[in-house]
Amino acid sequence: MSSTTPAVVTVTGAAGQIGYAALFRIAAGAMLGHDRPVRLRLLELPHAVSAAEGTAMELDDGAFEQLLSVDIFDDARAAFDGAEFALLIGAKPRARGMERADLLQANAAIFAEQGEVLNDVAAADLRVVVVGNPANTNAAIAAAHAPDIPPERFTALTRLDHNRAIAQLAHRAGCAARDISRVSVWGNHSPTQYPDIFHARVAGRSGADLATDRAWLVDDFIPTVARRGTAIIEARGASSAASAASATIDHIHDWVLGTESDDWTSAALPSPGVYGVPEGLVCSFPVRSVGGRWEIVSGLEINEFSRARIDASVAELAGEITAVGDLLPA
Ligand SMILES: NC(=O)C1=CN([C@@H]2O[C@H](COP(=O)(O)OP(=O)(O)OC[C@H]3O[C@@H](n4cnc5c(N)ncnc54)[C@H](O)[C@@H]3O)[C@@H](O)[C@H]2O)C=CC1
Ligand SMILES: O=C([O-])CC(=O)C(=O)O
Repeated sequence: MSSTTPAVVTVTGAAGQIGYAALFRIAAGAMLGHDRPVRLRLLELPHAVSAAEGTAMELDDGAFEQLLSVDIFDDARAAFDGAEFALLIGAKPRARGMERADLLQANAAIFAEQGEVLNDVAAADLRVVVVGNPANTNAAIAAAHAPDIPPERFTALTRLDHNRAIAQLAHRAGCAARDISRVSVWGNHSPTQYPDIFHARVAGRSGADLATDRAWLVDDFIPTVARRGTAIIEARGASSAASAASATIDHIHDWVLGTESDDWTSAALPSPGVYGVPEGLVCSFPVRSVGGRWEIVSGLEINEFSRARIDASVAELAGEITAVGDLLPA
């Protein structure tokens, strides 16, 4: 498909905080490139349609050169009709004192229904990123309800965790984010996630070198990244929004346009059974995008320190899938 063919992008939860932050950057070309025309389709719950209409008015007022249309729906079948990109953001966010797993029952049903509808009406080359929490398991549920769509088209957002890990490393090393590459986030988008720096490059140093300070790694770096969402809720009184929107845009951008040469990123994909992750669990891996497809970086040596942490997060993912068993097709 040429880069000037209009892209059909459906955004759910369009009137929510992440949706509001994402839409303007999509319209401005940050996600698919500044030369790619975009048709936006916004899905909201009926009570939030009026707010989505207000957002659409503001999108109009941006006079974005590549924004061809904005349509608003409260019906998933209509909203996903012909969608090439589905940004599944619409779901309940957590409040103070909740863990993401507390959202499992509240949000899972949304993704069963949306998987079915995507299966019926989306474009053949559909790509999905699930942002609504618990994102990994919601993506697994949606994929399970879309038997005609290749499972690898269903991904979940762990790019925010990846970006957070880069930011923390940059602070530690006193360098810029651009001086850091090959960070990996493994597992669940939850406090069990494992941001792995053993293969990273940090302003000319190896990440393994930084990791020799185990006290910093274990007591500072890993928990700061893994608990950043909670720290933001504590500070802001609401869960992260602009950073989540930005990471969602980074995710689709790199999926479509490719990762930087000599670097990789992190995304949660249905496991093909590599690195000891059971097949089908939607797990975060280090990935490169090649020819518009995610490829899990192969051949990384996983030391004992990393193995234990990856296994713990994978065990949590397996537990989440068991907990939503009644929402998975038999
Ligand atoms: N994966 C990640 O890195 C991150 C995920 N999140 C998650 O993203 C989700 C959205 O967060 P916010 O935008 O802050 O929440 P929000 O409450 O501001 O907005 C959510 C919007 O979704 C809409 N919605 C709910 N169910 C829907 C459905 N079935 N179809 C269409 N729209 C629906 C609501 O009406 C609301 O406007 C939450 O689950 C949050 O936990 C948040 C930050 C990072
Ligand atoms: O923590 C939350 O509930 C929102 C989120 O997923 C994040 O900021 O990583």
